[in-house]
Amino acid sequence: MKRRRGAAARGAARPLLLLPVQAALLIGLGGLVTGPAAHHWPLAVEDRVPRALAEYRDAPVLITVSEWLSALGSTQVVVGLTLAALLALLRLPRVALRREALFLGAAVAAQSAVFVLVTAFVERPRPDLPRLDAAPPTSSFPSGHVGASLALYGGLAVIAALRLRGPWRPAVMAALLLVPPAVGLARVYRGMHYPSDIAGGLLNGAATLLITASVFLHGRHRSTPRPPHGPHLPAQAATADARGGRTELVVPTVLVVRHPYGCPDDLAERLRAVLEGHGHPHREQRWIRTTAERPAGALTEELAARRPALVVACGGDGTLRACAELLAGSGIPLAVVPCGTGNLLARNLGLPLDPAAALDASLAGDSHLIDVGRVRGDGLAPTRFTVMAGAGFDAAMVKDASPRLKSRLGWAAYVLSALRHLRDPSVRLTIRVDGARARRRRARMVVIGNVGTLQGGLPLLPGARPDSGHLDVVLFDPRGPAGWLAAATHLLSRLLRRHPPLPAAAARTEAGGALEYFTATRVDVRCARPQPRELDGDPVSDGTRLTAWIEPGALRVQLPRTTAVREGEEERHGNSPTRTAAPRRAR
Ligand SMILES: Nc1ncnc2c1ncn2[C@@H]1O[C@H](COP(=O)(O)OP(=O)(O)OP(=O)(O)O)[C@@H](O)[C@H]1O
Repeated sequence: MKRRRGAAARGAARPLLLLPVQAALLIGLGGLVTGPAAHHWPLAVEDRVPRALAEYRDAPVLITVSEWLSALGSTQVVVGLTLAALLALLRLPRVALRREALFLGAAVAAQSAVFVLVTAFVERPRPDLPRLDAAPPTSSFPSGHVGASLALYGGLAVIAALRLRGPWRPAVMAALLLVPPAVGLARVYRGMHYPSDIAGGLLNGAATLLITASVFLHGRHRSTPRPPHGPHLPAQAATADARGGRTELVVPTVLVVRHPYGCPDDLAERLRAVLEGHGHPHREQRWIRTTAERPAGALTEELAARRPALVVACGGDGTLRACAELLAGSGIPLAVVPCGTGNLLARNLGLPLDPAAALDASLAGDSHLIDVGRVRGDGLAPTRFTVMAGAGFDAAMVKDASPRLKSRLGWAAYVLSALRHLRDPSVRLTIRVDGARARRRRARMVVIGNVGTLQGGLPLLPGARPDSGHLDVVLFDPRGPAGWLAAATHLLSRLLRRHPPLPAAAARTEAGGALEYFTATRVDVRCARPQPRELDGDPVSDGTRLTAWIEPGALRVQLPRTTAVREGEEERHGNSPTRTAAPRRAR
């Protein structure tokens, strides 16, 4: 496996061999510009341009503006901004931005290496007129300022094109792409370069961007990623189909993760047929079974071997969580097939609850980016969740729901279990929201949600949406029968009257204090004594701490044309101006 990955990495890095070719071409061009072509049009007359621009040096504002623009391409600014951008890209809570950081760092470094090499061979004097900057000892051809600024600002524009959504994207890209030509103009104005030097710098920057993007970004952002075809297939990724004497290489493009109890053989057959109906023939499907120890089966190994066009998860929220853990940040779309007891993610995404219908509708729809929560705590390594993380009453209920009753009664088994825990005592805790001061509270349960609706449409977290960019938190502390009644009445009235989603707010209480809500991008809960804890309906070890944070838009899911996410989009554009995060429709 390691050898295969090493070979794949070497293959992907092969375009870097073009960098010496790029340097050789630029040296050749430099020789042409300073040699045979120097006395021919347009090079023979291009010194008129800096001379003409120099006529306008009596305007102090132009001198200042050109100085600022020129500084944008200077070594100090380019190095400083590149380091700052790398830091930001690496610290953003999406693992996939590491590739973008590698791309940007490599583009700036490679451009500068090629530039240094070229200027060691090419010697072109600067324009013969008074200059506004001290002339560096390097050749006038090509412009280092322009090459460096195209590598940096052009690289950032590429990242913006891949990562930004909404109306800002073209504006940000245009602003970034305008910088290198503006730097070029400033350099000519200041008497530092001829126009052909600027063209050389642009060529150097553009070629470096093309090469580094093909190494570091290729294949990461296609809307329907395809596995590799042809003779470069890793041997193990291909299976031979020797029908009719022909040997044909076949790569599974769809990985189907199946919980064998939630998705038994007859249902698997129906799902297979749905996939075939959507253009994924049997031979392109690879089915993986989950086990108690490996809730995503061999998905890790399969993803390491090849990049599928789609992953289909057939199971409950636990199976989905295990798949989301591996797919977050990858851009690979996940189709959610509800085959569990609670199926809360499917419910909250507005999917049909019949597994075959959900798969059919999802495959006919589009892919969208949704948020994923991440949580850690004492005895709990950082883990992603798509629905909710909780401690206290809900976790005790999940923990004690008998598997036998679950298989017989479905989610009613959770209700029976809940009744047993109604009298569980509350716990003292502190909650810290987005780094603010810790607040002391008592609660029977704390739930941190990426989505907020429970079985039967009960809106536990009425403001939660899977693409809001934040987590919604509720502390549940009904005091006595009156408190329970107030809480139940409040939730039921929300359910029956279908209130519009609540605006994001730092904190608010409802039902006489029985429910306290927060929104946060990061929340830290510490309980005075160990509590049962759960993630997406699966019990995890008891403990005192839960620290959760949001990974906005980290998971690409395949959704039907009309879903909770799409409806929210309409709502936001219509009568719900309070929301801020736009649903991210994947391209
Ligand atoms: N083959 C298997 N045998 C026994 N347990 C399994 C197997 N595969 C997965 N599991 C366990 O099942 C759990 C995940 O179940 P999942 O959440 O998908 O279904 P569920 O519990 O019926 O649904 P829900 O979470 O909606 O109630 C994981 O804890 C995993 O360890």
